[in-house]
Amino acid sequence: SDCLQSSDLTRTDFLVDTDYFMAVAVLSAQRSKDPNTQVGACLVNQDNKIVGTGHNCMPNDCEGKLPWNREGAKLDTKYIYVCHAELNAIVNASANADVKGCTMYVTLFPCNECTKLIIQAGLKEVVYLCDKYHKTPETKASKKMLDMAGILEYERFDSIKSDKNISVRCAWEENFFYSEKNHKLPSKHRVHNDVMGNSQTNSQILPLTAAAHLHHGKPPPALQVKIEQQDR
Ligand SMILES: Nc1ccn([C@H]2C[C@H](O)[C@@H](COP(=O)(O)O)O2)c(=O)n1
Repeated sequence: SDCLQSSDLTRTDFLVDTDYFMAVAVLSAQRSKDPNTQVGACLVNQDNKIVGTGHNCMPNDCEGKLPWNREGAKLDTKYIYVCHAELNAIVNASANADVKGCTMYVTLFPCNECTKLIIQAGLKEVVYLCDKYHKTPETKASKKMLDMAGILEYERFDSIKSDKNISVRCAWEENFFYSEKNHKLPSKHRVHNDVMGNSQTNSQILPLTAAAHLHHGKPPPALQVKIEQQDR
């Protein structure tokens, strides 16, 4: 009966693994100096251990010497210099762990270059928060390669557990992270289905929102959540 009593005390509103790992990715993005889009990534192995994190930044020793512009001549923009969050998570991880079979939690859908890294490094899953560039050729190329890299299922949280498969689980549609410039608060609450498929109101996914806005000191926005299910 002691055992029964202690189990009654088990906390129920703990942070589930998926939210924790994505919260680590969201917080890693806080280290980004990109004025427009801060991206964070968290690499988790098959034992559910974090083996690497990363954020978008300029290459080592180049910080402060390269532009963060989005417009202008290619050499004057950030795009040809910046190291993506996923690249940093994989590089930081491979220093001390084999990343084969890992899951990449990333706040922004991987671009085509990161997808090549993800596939070649043998990752098996990608969980992303936002897909704001889904109309770009880079993201379309990503989805094409992720699909070819096994049987890619864009399924809401239902990942296909297999060595060959890379399943992309859509977590959030809206860019969870708002840069000051284009800060926008989603208009309304939406019901959010958690990993187990239970519907939660946005207030129940507050920990992740709160973690993301922790350092902003702002009240977490009512997260507009749209879980997208795409056919292959
Ligand atoms: N999967 C991705 C895609 C992009 N990034 C980085 C690269 C840039 O620093 C930023 C995107 O800039 P924007 O065009 O939104 O001004 O995000 C990344 O790390 N991972």
